[in-house]
Amino acid sequence: MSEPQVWDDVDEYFSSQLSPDDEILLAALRDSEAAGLPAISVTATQGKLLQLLAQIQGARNILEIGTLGGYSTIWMARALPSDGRLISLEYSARYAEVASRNIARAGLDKVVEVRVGPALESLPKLADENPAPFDLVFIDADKANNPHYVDWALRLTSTGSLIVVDNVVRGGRVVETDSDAPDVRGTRAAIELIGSHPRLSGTAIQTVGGKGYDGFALARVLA
Ligand SMILES: C[S@@+](CC[C@H](N)C(=O)[O-])C[C@H]1O[C@@H](n2cnc3c(N)ncnc32)[C@H](O)[C@@H]1O
Repeated sequence: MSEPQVWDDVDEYFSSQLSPDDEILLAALRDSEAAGLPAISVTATQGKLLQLLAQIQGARNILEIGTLGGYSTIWMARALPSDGRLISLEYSARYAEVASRNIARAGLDKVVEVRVGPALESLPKLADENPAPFDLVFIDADKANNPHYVDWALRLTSTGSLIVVDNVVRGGRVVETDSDAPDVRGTRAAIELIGSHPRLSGTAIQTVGGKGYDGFALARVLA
């Protein structure tokens, strides 16, 4: 058995025991695939981790940057109380439509709002609305803009909020100091911002299996 197969099997074992997809989540993945969306959602184990983090935060307000078909959105929104709110920002109107259908089927359309457009245009508009601080921000869009997203997340959160950045390993390329790839540069800049910012305390965890080598950065907002 090759190593990658072992890690896929381990991920499959954990998700089958701890975070099995139900019919709603499976349908979200199925309909996303049928609509031609790329298969780049978080895995079920990662979705469950996001849900647990939202619960640990006692989250009432969640911001997601990068909706795709709404798979991670559903995992997180299920942690919200009935009067909670999740705003998810998505560049593609077509993806947002697929996501909205998946979210409605999950019975979450009262708490989830998908906003279409480049996140760097949606975020200032959102800030102008003076929303309640977000308890959890999940950043999972174009990686080149990760430092800008962390910066916006800081403006839209308060002490004790949690910021999660997905895909920080980049298949190991995150350690390539001289890379000029925008995703690597953006990810490194976000990690370095988290590491150096006086109001952030962060770490990163590497993940393997399901979708290959990857990882999350997590940062708690300090006073
Ligand atoms: C990795 S996918 C999100 C996966 C989703 N969070 C999940 O796990 O189910 C990244 C998404 O970010 C969107 N995206 C890319 N650039 C964006 C931008 N500038 N503003 C908003 N969304 C963007 C893409 O269209 C894509 O749907």
